[in-house]
Order: sequence, then C-alpha cells, then structure tokens
Amino acid sequence: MRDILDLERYPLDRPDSVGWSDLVNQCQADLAREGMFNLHGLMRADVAAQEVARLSSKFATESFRHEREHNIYFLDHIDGLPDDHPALRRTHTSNQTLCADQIGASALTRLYEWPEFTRFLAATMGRSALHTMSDPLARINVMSYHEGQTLNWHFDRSEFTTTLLLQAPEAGGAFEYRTDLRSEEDPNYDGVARLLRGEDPEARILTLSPGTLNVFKGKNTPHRVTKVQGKRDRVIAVFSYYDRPGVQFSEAERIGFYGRAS
Ligand SMILES: O=C(O)CCC(=O)C(=O)O
Ligand SMILES: [Fe+2]
Repeated sequence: MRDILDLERYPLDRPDSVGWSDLVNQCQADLAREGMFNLHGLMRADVAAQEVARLSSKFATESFRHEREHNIYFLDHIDGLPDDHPALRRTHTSNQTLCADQIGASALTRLYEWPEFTRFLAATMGRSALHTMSDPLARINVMSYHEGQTLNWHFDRSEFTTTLLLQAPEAGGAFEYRTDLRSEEDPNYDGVARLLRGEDPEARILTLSPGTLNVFKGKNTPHRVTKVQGKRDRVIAVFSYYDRPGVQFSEAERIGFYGRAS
C-alpha cells in the first residue's frame, strides 16, 4: 500500500506499533470533540490525480446525474411530523456519481478492501470490527461536482461516513456540518428547521485538501457540500462500512441515489 498511501506519516500497516496507537488515540479524541477526524495527505497526491484522470472519461459518459429536490432525511414523509413542517423544507442537490461497479480495480478499491484500513477505522470508532458493504453499487462511490453543483443538507444512513478528496475545486465546494444536531432519543425537528434557515451558530465549515481522509459521524450530524465555484471539478470518493457484514441498500434507495437498481 506504500505506493498509494503515506504510511510513514500514518502507520496503518503496523497495528502493533506505538505510532499506530497514538494515531488511533488522536482520532478518537477528535471524534469525541468534533464528530470527525482528518488524515491530511493519506493518499499520495499523484495517485489521487491519477484516479481523477482515469475516472474523468467515465464521468463524461456513464455517470449518474444525481439531481433532485429532497429534504434533509431523503424521505417523503416522517411519521409524526406534518408534511409542511419546516424541518422538511426541500433543497436541491446536483452532482455526478460513479458506483463501485464502474470504478473497477483501482487504488480506491484497494484501499476500501484493505483489512488494515478497516481495522484502523474500527479502532478509531471503538468497535471490534467494521465490514465492507456487499452492495455492488453503494460500497464505493466517487462523486464529482462542477461549477454550481452541490450536495445539499442531509443525514447519512450509516453512522460513520468515510471520504477521501481526490480533487479540490478552485473555490466553494466546502464541507459544512453541524455536529450532533439530533440523537437517537431526540430528532430535534426545531433545531433542524433552524439549521435550514441558516440560523444555527454551531454550523462549521471545513475545506478539504486532495488526499485527505475524512471520517465523520454523519448519521446525527447533518452536512452539505456548498456550491462549487470555478472550472475545476470537486471529486471525492465515499467509502461505506457497517458494523455487520452483508449490508445492502434497498432497491428504492439505489434507484434514488444511482438511477438504477443493479
Ligand atoms: O462530498 C462530500 O464531501 C460529502 C459526501 C456525503 O456527504 C455523502 O456522500 O453522504
Ligand atoms: Fe453525507
């Protein structure tokens, strides 16, 4: 993995070393404080650039244009919530998505399936194990956003989301998030409505650099990607892991996110 990752800086391949334990402790502290951690420059910059070049023709010809109006839940209706509640305010999303079956054998697939990577991620989250998805489309996605495009406010399906930025835009395309806006016990619909009005003082903005791994607790932390500005696309890989093996999206979810079920 040394050909694609900076393992001098991040010793993911040496789980018995002090350096590995120190890194895990640091990530755990960041997760507890911020709901996320970042490994800047985990993927080598030239490898990230090669992936962008390799995928650019696929983006041009076979990507799914994910374009829709949606609410923060990506659901048509929430039981117990009137359909006109401001927490259900609709926003617009537009980007291009490539699914795992289109990405093929690549540095991204190698990283996603590398057992030491899963082991490291599980340790940062205080879990005994994490598992790759069996969903042939959802396990790895690469998304590109060109000028004016955005992924609007949403909560994720999985508790943790793991992304790796491959190419940064000239401007915009920042990751905006609001840590722990809701919990399993409290959906905090009024807090959601306030965030959607742009009035939540706890919302934070993160500007990622290419090669950076970002792990964040997206299930209760709403987040969005602000509009990309300039000619260079924002390109980012999204890896999905779950605490049990064999997880798949439903057919309806696949059609919503990818425009196809298989
Ligand atoms: O593009 C990003 O930085 C965020 C991606 C994301 O939130 C998601 O795929 O759920
Ligand atoms: Fe997300």
